[in-house]
Amino acid sequence: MLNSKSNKKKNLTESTVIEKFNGDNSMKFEELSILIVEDCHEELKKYILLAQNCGLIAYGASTFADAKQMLTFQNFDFLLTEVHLTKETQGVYNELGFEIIQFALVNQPQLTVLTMSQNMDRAIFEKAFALGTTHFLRKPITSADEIGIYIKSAAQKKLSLQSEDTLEVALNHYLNDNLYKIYKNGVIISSKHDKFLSGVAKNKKIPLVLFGETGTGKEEFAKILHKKRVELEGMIPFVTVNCPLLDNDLTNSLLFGHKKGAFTGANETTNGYVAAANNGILFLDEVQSLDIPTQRKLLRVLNDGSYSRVGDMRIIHSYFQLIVATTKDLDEEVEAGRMLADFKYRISGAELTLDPLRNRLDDLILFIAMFFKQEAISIQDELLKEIAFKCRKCYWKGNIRQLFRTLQRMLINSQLHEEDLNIHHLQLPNENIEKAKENEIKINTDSSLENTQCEMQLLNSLQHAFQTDHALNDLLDEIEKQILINAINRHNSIAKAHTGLGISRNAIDAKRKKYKI
Ligand SMILES: Nc1ncnc2c1ncn2[C@@H]1O[C@H](COP(=O)(O)OP(=O)(O)OP(=O)(O)O)[C@@H](O)[C@H]1O
Repeated sequence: MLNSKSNKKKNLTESTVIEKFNGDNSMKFEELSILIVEDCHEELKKYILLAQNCGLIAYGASTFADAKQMLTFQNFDFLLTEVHLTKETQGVYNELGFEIIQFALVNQPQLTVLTMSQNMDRAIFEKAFALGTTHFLRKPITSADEIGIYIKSAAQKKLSLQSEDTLEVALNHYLNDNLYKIYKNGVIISSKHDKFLSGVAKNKKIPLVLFGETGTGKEEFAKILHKKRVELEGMIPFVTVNCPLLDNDLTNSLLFGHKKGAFTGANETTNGYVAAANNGILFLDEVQSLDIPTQRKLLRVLNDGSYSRVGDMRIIHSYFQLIVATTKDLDEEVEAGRMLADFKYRISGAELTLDPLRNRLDDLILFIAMFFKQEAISIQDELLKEIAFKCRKCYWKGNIRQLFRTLQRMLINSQLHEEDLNIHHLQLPNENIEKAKENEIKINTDSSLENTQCEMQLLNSLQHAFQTDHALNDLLDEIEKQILINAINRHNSIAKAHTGLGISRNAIDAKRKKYKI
């Protein structure tokens, strides 16, 4: 999945069916472009003209394949797609619009997506918003105003987000001076973390490891590091690799490229992600999912930049800054034999752990305010506070991503009921923070039971030592063993235990081996 815009070709191929209409450019949305996907030719033409009336530069695609091709070769500001498109080969209707949205947002994350359908079924509505749609249009669209209003609203949203200052002013009263930095795409980051990333941007040889639960913003942080490097050096590539999605058979070829003819179906020589990241950033998301042979191959390129394409003996080079993100404790991955110790050592560098949302409930109001700002919806302070208050009760397993989806659903509820937004439209995920805490306490109680047993054992050993003769080394070993077991139980993590005890990873590993812990 290449996110590097510089890799996008600007020219459309001859075979791509497109209809380009020049907008009159007199309105403020000039320069903004839209791709409209609709399989009925008549309707497509109508919508293109309506978009053109809004001053947009409009393109049309009438098939799934054309839409994908256009999204691959050209950047757009907006996408308006029908949900139900005829499948080219079988001639049946399918929810291909959703696939187009997914494809579009992977290739062009900056895109604003609008969806249209005759069917306002709740499931379709929700799915469209969950995938990233900002507006849903009910078909048939009969007047220019109807389409214009939505496109203008989306365009205004986009334009309002293009000013970092406006955002900062709007949210100022929720922010203490200089405690947070807000980026124009809505990403909120503490000034401390922002400075940390600025430091990493200046030291581009240092890898960055981002720890955190799902949805805490690891990918957003990686993108900020890229942005900071672009500010320092000009445009550089940013290549995201979603490691769990690497297909086993094709992993090598996707990462390192292949030579034409290297295997059946290798019709062209390809470069791969590693080459695409040259002089820029390679972001390995969920790095713990890489299998051992791939880790071994990556080790070499991480060591000295050298590697070979599949089916090619020649050594080529790529130099990039590595960012990895993970939800796991990498020491434990090494421990379990799922990660090579050398690989872990090689990818370690600057480290940042992103807190789960439940541990930063005071920031909720900031994220909620930002969400509505991005949606270009102004809500009363009172409602904002009510939402934040209610949200404090939730555990937020999916963190900021889940919070935003919940707020999106709140908007959908108000639209479905055709009511002004109010607190009753907010439906929290069914996970209560109190229950989750009870659970945590239960887990802690389990481990404290084990620790009580440890303490008893320790006291027994000491009593023995005072009452009878024993070899001193044996007694000290017994005491050390109990202390180690206690620390590992208490932290529920070997990495944290060795840090807590002030000894190295190697030292704790040696002692665990010795005492068979
Ligand atoms: N600091 C932030 N400010 C604003 N929005 C954020 C922030 N962090 C995360 N988000 C929102 O949450 C969504 C998920 O964030 P992101 O994909 O970066 O999380 P992640 O930790 O990489 O998750 P995963 O481990 O599942 O890949 C983002 O698309 C964004 O909408």
